[in-house]
Amino acid sequence: MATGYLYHELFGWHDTGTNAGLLPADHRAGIQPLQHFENAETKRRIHELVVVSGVIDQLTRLEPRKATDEEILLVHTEEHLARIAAESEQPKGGDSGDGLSPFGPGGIEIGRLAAGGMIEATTAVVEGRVDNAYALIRPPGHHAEPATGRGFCMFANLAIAARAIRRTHGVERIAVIDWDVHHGNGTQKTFWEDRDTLTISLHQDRVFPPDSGFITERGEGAGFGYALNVPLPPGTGSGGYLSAFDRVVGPAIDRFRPDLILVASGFDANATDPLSRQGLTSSTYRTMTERLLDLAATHCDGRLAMSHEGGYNPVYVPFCGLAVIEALAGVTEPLADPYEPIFGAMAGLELQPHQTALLDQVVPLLDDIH
Ligand SMILES: O=C(CCC1CCCC1)NO
Ligand SMILES: [Zn+2]
Repeated sequence: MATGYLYHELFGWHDTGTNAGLLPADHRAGIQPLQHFENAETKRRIHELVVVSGVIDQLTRLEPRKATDEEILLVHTEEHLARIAAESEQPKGGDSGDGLSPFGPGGIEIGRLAAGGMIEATTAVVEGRVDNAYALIRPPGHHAEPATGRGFCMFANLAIAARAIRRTHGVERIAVIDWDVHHGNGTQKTFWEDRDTLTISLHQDRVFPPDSGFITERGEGAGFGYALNVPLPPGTGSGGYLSAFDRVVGPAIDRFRPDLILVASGFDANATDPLSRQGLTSSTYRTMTERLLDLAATHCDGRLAMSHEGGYNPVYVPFCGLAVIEALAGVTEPLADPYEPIFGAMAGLELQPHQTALLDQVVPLLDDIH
């Protein structure tokens, strides 16, 4: 199994400042300065664990490049690109659009590298240079909508790669699975009317954005039925996620018969994440990856590419990221996750009746996938 792996030190230099995780430090409001939740640490520590564990030796290293204006405009408006470019010229940089997503001077160049990195990873998979790939990129992308950045995201990295690979390689049916704990609103919005792009988002109900990700959001026009949302209750662990795979993700992909599977891979559904309340451990991320590898083998010669999104506990997220990359590479003796016995022992992580009740509402929607 040849697995492509893309990372660059510049991703660690995307500067989100000291907005105390979300809000600007302000002593009058009692907000103390602290590095932003979306900082380099977690991504850098995933990379270092991939190296120190030795898994790096089983990977095919891919190099990012900067996405062009033309590629970015496959998804985004001219106004959004122009605004990011203008703010990137400011002495202290700017914000991607919602005041929660800062970047430093010249930050657009790192944003281009993230989007271009996912294009390169996807292209390497489609051209068969690797069987599958993981793009460990930053800033993330799945909240970025055509007209604005949002939720720490500057450009819609995965959506741009999907449109780019369709244009350069004629890939038709693309299935996007978003297992980041937050709703993949940007990807959904981009492909809202597109029946050739199936978007499936597994997220914690209304954790962010609070106004999207409902079961009733199904797409529009030709795209109706090709947006699927699974708003899982807070506290959902491996039981709920794997049941969602059994009852929704697998059957939806079987009906859709994709030519390529893309994943918005955030690890913030992990049991220790500061920005959510789910209960996953590395073993579930490994199992979900294995399920997608099987589906990709069945439908599209194993073509599977992943775009890094969220995940904010620098201690534990590296083990979740390593588990996914080990699964992609078919590592036979994976590194034991020393935290699994601790974080996997919590009560309530098996499938719960209220989670089954939620999935019961989503399953009938698959009938509209043809
Ligand atoms: O990880 C993220 C960012 C979520 C935050 C954006 C503002 C509050 C929560 N999205 O996937
Ligand atoms: Zn997230």
